[in-house]
Amino acid sequence: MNLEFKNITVDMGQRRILDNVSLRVEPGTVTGFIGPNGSGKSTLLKTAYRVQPPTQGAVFAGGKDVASLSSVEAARRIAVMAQEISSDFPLTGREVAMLGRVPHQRGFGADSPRDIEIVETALVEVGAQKFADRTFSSLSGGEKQRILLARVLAQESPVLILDEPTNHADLGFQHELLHLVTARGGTTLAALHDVNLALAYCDRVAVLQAGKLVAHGSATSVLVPDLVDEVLGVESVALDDPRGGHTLSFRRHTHL
Ligand SMILES: Nc1ncnc2c1ncn2[C@@H]1O[C@H](COP(=O)(O)OP(=O)(O)OP(=O)(O)O)[C@@H](O)[C@H]1O
Repeated sequence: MNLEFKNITVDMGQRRILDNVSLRVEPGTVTGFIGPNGSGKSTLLKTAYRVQPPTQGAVFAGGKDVASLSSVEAARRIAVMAQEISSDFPLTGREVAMLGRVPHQRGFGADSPRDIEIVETALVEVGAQKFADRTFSSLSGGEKQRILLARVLAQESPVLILDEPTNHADLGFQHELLHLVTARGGTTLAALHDVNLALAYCDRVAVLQAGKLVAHGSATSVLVPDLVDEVLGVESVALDDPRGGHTLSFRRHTHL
């Protein structure tokens, strides 16, 4: 399923947070959103999952304006792993993962054998079985993230939105997580700070700066030293990766 941001402008009070951003994400591709703190990445993603209605413009998922969808229809199209994690659930990890099945259930019926099987498979896939029966609030940041990943995988939505998914993840889990979400073959949008993770896992990269889309293209064509220096203010050199593409090696900051 494709996702299209059409002329998205978001104003908050007197401030323009996003300025006429248009971007089409093709089905089955992985797009990384890169940009400095406060550049508008989360706000743009929020317009797609309807937490932030745009002041102007619209977001289309599979050709349908997301604003016109019921919440169940929206959740069947788009799954979200958001940045802020509320820990106040009086639920176990397994029960939080099961919330991913809610858009597929009718009324408040019991979980079907299929729902249970999908959630168990997701918990195994993300390596969360060992702590799935503990209360969610007692889990570490990384453990919570594994449960939330199981939840979005169990949701089986064609579009997956991840807002800084690697926040609490150790190095191994950062790669495991991005491998899991990209290998599922869906349409994936992820706000990332780590440029080398974007180079490793994203087909496309969109760069935001002060609410404007300043670059969009293949990850290797966009994430080059000049752009990274201009937008993120860090010098780097591109090193050929023998497995294809390149990585960026950052220099120690010398201006301080
Ligand atoms: N509810 C809000 N009220 C006022 N300003 C807001 C609100 N939400 C976001 N902003 C502002 O909008 C701008 C963009 O924020 P956003 O969270 O989209 O940036 P970001 O690129 O995701 O940043 P980060 O990398 O720090 O997570 C910031 O200046 C932020 O302070």
